[in-house]
Amino acid sequence: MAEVGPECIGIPILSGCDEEIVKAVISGEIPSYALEKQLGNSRRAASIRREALQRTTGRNLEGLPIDNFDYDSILGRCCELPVGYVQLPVGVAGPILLDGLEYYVPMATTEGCLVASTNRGCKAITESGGAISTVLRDGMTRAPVVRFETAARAAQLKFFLEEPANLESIALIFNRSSRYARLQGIKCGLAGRYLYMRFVCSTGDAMGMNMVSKGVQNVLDFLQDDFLDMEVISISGNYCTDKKPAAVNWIEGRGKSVVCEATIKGEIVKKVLKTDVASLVELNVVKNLVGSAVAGTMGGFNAHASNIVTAVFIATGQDPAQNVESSHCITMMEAVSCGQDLHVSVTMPCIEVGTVGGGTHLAAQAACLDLLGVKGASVESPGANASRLATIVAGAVLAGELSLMSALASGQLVMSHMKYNRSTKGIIAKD
Ligand SMILES: CC(C)(COP(=O)([O-])OP(=O)([O-])OC[C@H]1O[C@@H](n2cnc3c(N)ncnc32)[C@H](O)[C@@H]1OP(=O)([O-])[O-])[C@@H](O)C(=O)NCCC(=O)NCCSC(=O)C[C@@](C)(O)CC(=O)[O-]
Ligand SMILES: NC(=O)C1=CN([C@@H]2O[C@H](COP(=O)(O)OP(=O)(O)OC[C@H]3O[C@@H](n4cnc5c(N)ncnc54)[C@H](OP(=O)(O)O)[C@@H]3O)[C@@H](O)[C@H]2O)C=CC1
Repeated sequence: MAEVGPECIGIPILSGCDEEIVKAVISGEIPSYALEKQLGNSRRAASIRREALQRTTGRNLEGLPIDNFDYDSILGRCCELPVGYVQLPVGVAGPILLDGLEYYVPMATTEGCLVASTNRGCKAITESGGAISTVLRDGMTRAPVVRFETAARAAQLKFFLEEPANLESIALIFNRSSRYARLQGIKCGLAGRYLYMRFVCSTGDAMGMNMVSKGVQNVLDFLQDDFLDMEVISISGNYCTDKKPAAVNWIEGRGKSVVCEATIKGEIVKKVLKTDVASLVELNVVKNLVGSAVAGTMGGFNAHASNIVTAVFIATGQDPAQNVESSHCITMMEAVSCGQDLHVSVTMPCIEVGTVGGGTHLAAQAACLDLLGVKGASVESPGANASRLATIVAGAVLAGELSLMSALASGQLVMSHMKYNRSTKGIIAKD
């Protein structure tokens, strides 16, 4: 029988062999989530939990790897109740010449053809002299919802928050919660007795959701001293808006708002992309602008920004659920130089990335950040690495847009996916 042994830093250590502890987990005597603390060994805890799971379900987890992973690195940071990890292939697209520097972009995906396509776009951009990016805004958001007895009272708090002097004192409270989070402003939305306060702040090299939430909590505690009748309903009232499509993000931005552009020479459009400028311009209007309008899109005026955003997010340890708003993008294509060349741009108002926090410290993800030269906190100035990562995401999206749109314009899409996305032999099918 598993027994509780001597205490180690206040935590009772379980004694007993693995078999005894597995049985104790199955019977409910030991909660599965407590294994790490009670064993003081996170690898062993994962293995015991996995065995208990296999026996409880009668399912075999043989295909799910458990070895060669640092379970301490996720403890209290990235994942609870681990029983193994999922492997994903990481491909590399590039080099892409962006703002005068060459990048090789890591992409974690199981969609065959995606990396090849992005790679082709990178080639077209680089051979045309490169892309240029501009960060337009940088602010992470959190919007709590509070309730008052009357709508008039809710409006009073709105007006209070809109007074510059009050915002200054609130910023002092907010900024105390972090060395890097700095309050920029508060945008209020009101619905009857309910007030939604969208706090916007810079977050250095972190994506910032924990930081901004911590600062907002402090401000709510402070406000309650003056607004005794304010009832906090939730620290998140969905006006933030995190991990859901929303017009407020599309219009106001969230995280980094980036525009990235390039002029692709007509001969490169023909040679590398196998199409022509006029066809791309026409397709962009008909598909990405009109087609998306007919579909009633929210931020989806593009071909497949989410493909690239998600693959880069997973490779670099970002929160993959934030691909929702991070993929908001409008792709523009216009003929320039008397119709000879193509000006292409992607405008992405909500790229939510960090180079510290979340999964960025994990060995594989940190290696991918290092490949891009943006691992960890920036030594030049806080936030420089995260901003650079956001521009790289936008650059890679620009490449992806160029290549997929070209494949669609030339009728190449299905054929290319049959070749790279459906091989059953583990080798690339001939045709
Ligand atoms: C597959 C290609 C690139 C072939 O394109 P191609 O022009 O026939 O290829 P190529 O052999 O002439 O090579 C041109 C360049 O492409 C790259 N390239 C070429 N092959 C590879 C490869 N194996 N691995 C890496 N890079 C590759 C490479 O840069 C190469 O230059 P090189 O280095 O030879 O001088 C093209 O047909 C293509 O881009 N197809 C589009 C595929 C795509 O974008 N899929 C994305 C997913 S679609 C989806 O999920 C979303 C969707 C479609 O539903 C959204 C919507 O509704 O629109
Ligand atoms: N709480 C929530 O509501 C949500 C949380 N998440 C999760 O939040 C996590 C990300 O939160 P996030 O706040 O980004 O990260 P962390 O919670 O890891 O906070 C960042 C930490 O890094 C420190 N830091 C050191 N150097 C820097 C630097 N140069 N720039 C910025 N920070 C630095 C910060 O210091 P300091 O302590 O001084 O601030 C802080 O302690 C992810 O796991 C994500 O999945 C996602 C959505 C919602």
